[in-house]
Amino acid sequence: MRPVAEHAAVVAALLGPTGTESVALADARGRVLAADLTSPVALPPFANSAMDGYAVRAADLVGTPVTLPVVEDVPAGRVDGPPLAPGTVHRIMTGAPLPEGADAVVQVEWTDGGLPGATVTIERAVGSGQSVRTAGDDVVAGQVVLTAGTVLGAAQIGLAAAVGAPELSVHRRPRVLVLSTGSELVAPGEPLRHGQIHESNGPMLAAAVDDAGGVSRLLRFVPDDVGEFLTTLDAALAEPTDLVVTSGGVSAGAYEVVKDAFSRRGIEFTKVAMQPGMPQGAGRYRADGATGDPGADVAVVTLPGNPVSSLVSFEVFVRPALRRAAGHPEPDRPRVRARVSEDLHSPAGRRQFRRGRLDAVTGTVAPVGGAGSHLLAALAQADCLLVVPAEVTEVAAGSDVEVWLLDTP
Ligand SMILES: Nc1nc2c(c(=O)[nH]1)N[C@H]1C(S)=C(S)[C@@H](COP(=O)(O)OP(=O)(O)OC[C@H]3O[C@@H](n4cnc5c(N)ncnc54)[C@H](O)[C@@H]3O)O[C@H]1N2
Ligand code: MOO
Repeated sequence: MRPVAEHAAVVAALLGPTGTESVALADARGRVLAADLTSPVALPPFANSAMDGYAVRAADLVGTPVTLPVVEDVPAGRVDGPPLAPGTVHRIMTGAPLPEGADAVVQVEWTDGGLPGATVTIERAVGSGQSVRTAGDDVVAGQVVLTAGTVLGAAQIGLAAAVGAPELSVHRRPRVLVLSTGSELVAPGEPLRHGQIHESNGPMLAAAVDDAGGVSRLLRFVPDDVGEFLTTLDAALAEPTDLVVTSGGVSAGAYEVVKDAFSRRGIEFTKVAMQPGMPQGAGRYRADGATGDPGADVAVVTLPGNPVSSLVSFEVFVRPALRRAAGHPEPDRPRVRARVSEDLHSPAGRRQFRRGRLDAVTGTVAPVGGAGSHLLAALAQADCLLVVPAEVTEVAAGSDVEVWLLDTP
């Protein structure tokens, strides 16, 4: 059997970097920045008030209380910049530019609130610089504020907007076609006859693709019919696609549609030393009718049909490959170690991925559900995967195990 790391490398090698594109800030969340972002402006761009109050010369406030004329009103957004003459003050609001000649702001609570055109009595003296935010405090003009490879979240998008960038150069998201196979499948919402089940891998894998930073396109599932499988796939590949992910039809049965369709078409099928997720396939496929352009080849990963096998092998092989292709600085799930709450048994020679729930406070991880790869309800309860190395068959309760943290919505 092929070691997990070796198959992961085979899958990763199928996907090159996706290239870059420009996106509006509104579409940038979760994307990976492709180029350093340099600020053309300082932040703040000008010295401004940190408080609602009065712009003053600190030197005018010796011997408080003092009463001074209030000459101008300077709300935030006033752009004509009236200077401050000695022995006077301007009323000023938070974020308004500090007038030339002023060196401090007295907050309104320390005054009688005198209006422009009248006087104000100031109760407390302030030092030079009090309640003033100086230009360039946060960012100087020409500074790199976000480096290539940064994953864009709320704060990073806010910063990009603040330095005046309406759009950002990001790595393009990989486009992934998801196709499930199985003659037993019916769409959710349709009644089941004996022997039929609702198709669940398609929506699950499409969600996993999007979650990994890809753009999924979910095709309607196909029965165990090689002709129908290839016709459906070839038609869908008329649209640009970076990766095809199939589920089902790859093990040892008499009707293995994916294996039958692909084994002479460039996809290699193999057994990977893991549980669940043993039967796997990967390679490059050229759609029938495609031109001689070598770019017409598309990467293919064929996942096993058992729902838990499908999602676990997506986690192990596809998710990191998609994230790496999209320039993500951390393609893998965060990994920690935790004490397992009960004994585990794992088959010899296969790395086992059990589903678990982690108590981060006590550092304990509890398996949810058994090892069976049909136990989708337990998978839906899990927030992590517990990893038992291939050479280990027994893990005693209380032992340390590796844990991969999954996202919990
Ligand atoms: N003789 C052997 N039998 C099996 C072997 C083996 O080595 N020798 N491997 C087993 C393992 S391990 C796995 S995993 C499965 C993988 O089988 P396939 O990838 O061929 O998947 P199917 O047979 O099509 O389906 C397996 C299982 O999953 C259900 N399924 C399939 N697709 C969906 C879907 N889209 N939504 C929901 N459920 C789905 C399907 O009904 C089956 O119950 O093979 C073992 N057998
Ligand atoms: O590989 Mo299968 O997933 O063990 O059930």
